[in-house]
Amino acid sequence: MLAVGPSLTSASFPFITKSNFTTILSNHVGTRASYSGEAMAATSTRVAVAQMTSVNDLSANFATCSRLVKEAAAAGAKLLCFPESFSYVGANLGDSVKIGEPLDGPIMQGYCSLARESQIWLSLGGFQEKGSDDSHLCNTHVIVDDTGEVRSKYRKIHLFDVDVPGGMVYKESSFTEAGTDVVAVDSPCGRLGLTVCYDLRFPELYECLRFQHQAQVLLVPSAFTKITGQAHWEILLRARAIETQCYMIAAAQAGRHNEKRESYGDSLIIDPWGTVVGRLPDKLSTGIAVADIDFSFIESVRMKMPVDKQRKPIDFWKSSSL
Ligand SMILES: O=C(O)CNC(=O)[C@H](CS)NC(=O)CCC(=O)C(=O)O
Repeated sequence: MLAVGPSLTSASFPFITKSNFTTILSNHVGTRASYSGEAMAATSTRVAVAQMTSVNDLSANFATCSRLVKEAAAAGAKLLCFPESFSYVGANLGDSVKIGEPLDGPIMQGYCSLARESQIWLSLGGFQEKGSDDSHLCNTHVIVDDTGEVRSKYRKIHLFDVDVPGGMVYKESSFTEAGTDVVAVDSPCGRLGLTVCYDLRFPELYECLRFQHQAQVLLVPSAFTKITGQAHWEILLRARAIETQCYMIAAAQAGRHNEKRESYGDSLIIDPWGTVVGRLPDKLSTGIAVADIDFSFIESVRMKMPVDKQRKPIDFWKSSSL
């Protein structure tokens, strides 16, 4: 299922993988001066975002992920972020429920081994975690550290029950239990805020991750529909980056999974000023892009435009209207 991508390179970033199937594109390089004034202090960490076309074959998807993990580690990334449903996309409604497993089951343990072998943190978004009964899953975003330990898990709060204009009707809640907990976790790439796909349309979750949980990097593993992705994906992601002053890492499923299903690619890494610093275009189905998380840049954006201190509680607006 690998597509040969066009040869996109960035003049400012000379690293290109050996594989002809993968293109790395990044514009965000170089470490800015240390904020605290310490000479040569490392203020940035490299991250990678993966794009893939998962299918209804657990071992084929695992093989693709395994290759991308090695590429990300070779590129010096400390964290690689996979899209929603990285391990499996069913061909028929309900197929994914049949392969649901707990986090200590063999599927997730296989991915933990990849993290351990390549000594890299993994964001494994949209894992089909077995739910509370045999007919339900949780759509779970799992963070695994570089020793292969599960560090954190977030269960998708907003389920995709949507009649896509000009497209299909989705009812994720028919086989998925919604989560309730907001989750952030520390990592070498900063404090990560965990979300999944359709959550992106609910800015209050991202606000909560930034202003109550002190997130610095917001993760949005996704499998957006072609129609909604073309219309909304980049705009929503850049808006979340700008309003939260966080990096966004949005890994996307891309291309055709089966005869019924196609996703909108365009995996993105966006900086806290809203600039796209890493991208995998929709037509490139499988690969990684890398960028540097620059902690001094986060500090500088937040210090110069201190929206955290200037925010007014919603009650203020209610009581003062009219
Ligand atoms: O079912 C699976 O295999 C994995 N889950 C998904 O693909 C989910 C639920 S169906 N998709 C989305 O949330 C798309 C959101 C979207 O496209 C938008 O917000 O516009």
